[in-house]
This record gives sequence, structure tokens and C-alpha cells, in this order.
Amino acid sequence: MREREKMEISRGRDGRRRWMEAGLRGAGRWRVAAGRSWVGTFRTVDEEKPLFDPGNDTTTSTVEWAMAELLRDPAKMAKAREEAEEVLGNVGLVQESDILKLPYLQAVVKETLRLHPPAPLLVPHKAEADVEMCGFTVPKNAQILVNVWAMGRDSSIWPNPTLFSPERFLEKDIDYKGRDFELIPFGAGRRICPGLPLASRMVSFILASLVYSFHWKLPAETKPEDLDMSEAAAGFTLHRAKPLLAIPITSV
Ligand code: HEM
Repeated sequence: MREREKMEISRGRDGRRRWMEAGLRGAGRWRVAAGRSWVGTFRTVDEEKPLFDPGNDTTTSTVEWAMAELLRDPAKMAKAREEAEEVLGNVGLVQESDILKLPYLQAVVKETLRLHPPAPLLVPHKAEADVEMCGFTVPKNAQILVNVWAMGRDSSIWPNPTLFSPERFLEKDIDYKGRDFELIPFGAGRRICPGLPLASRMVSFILASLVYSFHWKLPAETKPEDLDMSEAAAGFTLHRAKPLLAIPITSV
């Protein structure tokens, strides 16, 4: 393949063009990368290996990590399932509108994004002018990487930070929508991920459907506490080093 298309999608406030570029892959899939040439931070990714595939791998990775964390802690899996059963009864399928009625499930999603942000350094930004911040000077044109992975594991913000505990979000009114700076897996401000509303719905809906519609178990040889939780970087994104292998055992 080497067909490529470039399409203008809008103009930035500075009047310069924003564009998206899409390439038809050999495998027949379209992959779309957002262009950021107007600020020079997120040039189009390499044709064969995108550095950041905003819509796909971020969302699937979040669902996979959430399932891994729940399978590693059967009590939390049971709690998520019980909540869904209590709220939904025997309706059979989760509807998107049900998500708001599932606070524990939403807390699982937040906790997953805290511990496993798919874009651990967001994407590189650049200072347009000298900035004073917390006693530091960030010089004009400096490249800025925001380490949200480390922020999620900072014990001065999160008690017992490496513990997967959705309960912490039941006690605190913190969300990932860019207002609470201790949890910004989608970034914040003008350049916050434009896919946030869709991603938030997709991750919660898929996870709720998996948890509600099936019981799950790990392969016989894997004990929950031994589940491999290693991470592997791929461009700007962070995934499970080994794909999660999980077995659905019953349906409603
Ligand atoms: C869990 C899922 C997702 C996460 C954690 C995520 C995270 C991010 C982050 C951290 C950025 C960079 C923000 C910054 O500049 O600081 C970003 C940018 C972007 N995301 Fe997402 N994203 C997700 C899903 C999606 C989805 C589903 C879409 C599209 C349907 C999407 C579209 C985009 C686009 C187009 C950009 C570039 C925006 C720009 O250059 O201004 N993302 N995302």
C-alpha cells in the first residue's frame, strides 16, 4: 500500500491548518493520526508504525488493564459484578444509559487510568514562551513531557499508590476530565484528548458488558496473585507486556 490522504479538518486559533492524515495499510486497515504541525509537537507518525494511535490502542489497552486488575483481585471483580446485577437485574444486556448507575464500575475505570494511563507521558508539548512554574523556569521552545504515569503512583497524592483500589474514588470526587490535575490521563486544557467523551463511554460500556454478561477465570495454571502485570512501551503508549488471557465461563 502506499496510498495516503491528507485532509484539512479545521483551522487553529492562530489560523494555521490542522489536518489529519490517513494511510491505507497493507492489511487493509485505515489508521488515522492527528497532525499537530501547527505547533510542531506531534508530527504525523511513521507510515508503518504510528507512535500514537489515539482511538484504538488507548481504549482497548484500558479495558484490558481493567480486566487484568479485576481478575487479579476476585473480590473486586465480584463487587463490580454484584453492582451490575443489582442495578440491571436480569435484563440480559447493558445499555449505555446504565453506566451512570454503576459508580463502582466508574471507579474501576478511574483507578485503571490512574495506574495504567495508556499515554504515560501524554504527547510532547512545547512552551510558546518562557513560563515560571512552581519556582522553575520553563524556557521558550522547551519540550515538555507530563509524566502522568508517575503522578498516578505518587504517594504524596495517593495513599498506598500501587494498590488497585477503586474504593478511593468512591470517597473522593475526582474525575479524569481535566479539572483535577492529579488525574489527567487524557491531558487537560485546550489540547485535552478530543476523544475523551467517546473513550469514557466505550471503556465503561465494554467493561460493564464483560463483567455483567460473563463470569471470568484465569487459565488453570495462573493464580490471580501471580498474574503478570508487566508493561511494555510502544511509541507514546504503554500496554500490557503480555496479552491478557481470560476465560468466560457462564453467561446470564
Ligand atoms: C482511554 C482512551 C484514551 C486516552 C487515555 C487518550 C489520551 C490522549 C492523550 C493523553 C492525548 C494527548 C493530550 C495532550 O496533548 O496532552 C490525546 C490526544 C488525542 N486523542 Fe485521545 N485518548 C483516548 C482515546 C481517544 C479516542 C477514542 C479518540 C478518537 C475517537 C482519541 C482521539 C485523540 C486525538 C485526535 C488526539 C490529538 C488531539 C490534538 O492533537 O489536539 N483519543 N489522547
